[in-house]
Amino acid sequence: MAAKKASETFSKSMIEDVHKWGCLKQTGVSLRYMMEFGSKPNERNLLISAQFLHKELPIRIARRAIELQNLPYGLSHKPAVLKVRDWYLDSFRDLRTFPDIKNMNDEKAFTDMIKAIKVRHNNVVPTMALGVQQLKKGMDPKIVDEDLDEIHQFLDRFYMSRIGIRMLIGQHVELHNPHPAPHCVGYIDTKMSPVEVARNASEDARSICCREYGSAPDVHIYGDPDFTFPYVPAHLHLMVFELVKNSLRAVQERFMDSDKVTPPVRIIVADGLEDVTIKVSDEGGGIARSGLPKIFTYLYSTARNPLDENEDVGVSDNVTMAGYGYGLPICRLYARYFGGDLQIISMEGYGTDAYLHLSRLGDSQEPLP
Ligand SMILES: Nc1ncnc2c1ncn2[C@@H]1O[C@H](COP(=O)(O)OP(=O)(O)OP(=O)(O)O)[C@@H](O)[C@H]1O
Repeated sequence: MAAKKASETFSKSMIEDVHKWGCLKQTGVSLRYMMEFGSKPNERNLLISAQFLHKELPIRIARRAIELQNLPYGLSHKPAVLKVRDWYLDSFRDLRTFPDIKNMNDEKAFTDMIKAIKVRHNNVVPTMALGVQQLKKGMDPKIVDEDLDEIHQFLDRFYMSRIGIRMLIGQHVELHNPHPAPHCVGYIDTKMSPVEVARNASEDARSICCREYGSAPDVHIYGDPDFTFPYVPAHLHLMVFELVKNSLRAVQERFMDSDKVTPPVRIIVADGLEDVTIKVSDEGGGIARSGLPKIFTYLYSTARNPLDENEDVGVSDNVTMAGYGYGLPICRLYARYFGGDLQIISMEGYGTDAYLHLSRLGDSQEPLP
């Protein structure tokens, strides 16, 4: 089926509106602000929050929609990318056609609407991965990895922005929860234990590994389980899960057919004044130095791509051990979103250390691409 142009589905005036809003300045929010603001989820604050999102979300969404239209090497015209663009345009329209929020009834309707927007965008990451895959398949072999840097940088901006949009929507929606979990403000747990989150994430990664290989290396966690700091447990879970999954895969692949005892994956949680650092260490053989620059790109994985098998079916929700090559770059974006970072140090022939730094201060503003 021929791909439709945006102008065939969306009115000219709406497209002009997208360009107008895409030029407006975005406003970043810090973890500390979200926490302080959300600790008093009274009607006044909910109204202020909804009014802020009513203005902020269309700006952020419009920027992404414009970028999606202007990608190099024809990526914008790939069917999967057009689908994602239409989700962004639909959401922009929903937000812009929503009248001014004046009272709690409006606020409730608005909250329902942004909740639906969040669901609409659930599959953006695998769908974009499919688009990139479609591009790679038909690509001129003369285009080398360096040329794809522009696409890589776009995807970094795009996914970073997505993390922010979903955080803001999720935080607002959660503030309506009449029975929040103890010491939770929206998505933020003011007393999150990194050791506990690391334990849960490791167990989840181990079960995927067991499903795939029939067994899984042990994971040993070192650190004070009573140590807590304010952070978003869902983000930390996702990051540790990805890192441990990579480590388990490397160790499993290296030791599954050997007589040697399988070494455990080790996680160390250190609480510094500025950062909480989580190190995930494995003896899975490491990564060759020549391969290191590639591991943070969206176009590289040594695993077979799961999309190869179900390209026509669309995107399956099945989590697999590896495959899109998105684990590390996305993990680093989550870390950077609240002022942290991710570094990978490898000793080829031995193993890999991943250092996940999380900023403790919570003062850094969202990076706004
Ligand atoms: N701990 C590790 N030991 C050895 N190689 C690793 C390790 N972590 C990552 N890698 C290498 O880096 C590549 C990219 O990792 P990344 O997590 O980004 O993607 P992936 O695991 O292949 O796929 P997925 O998107 O499912 O996470 C892997 O395919 C693997 O070759």
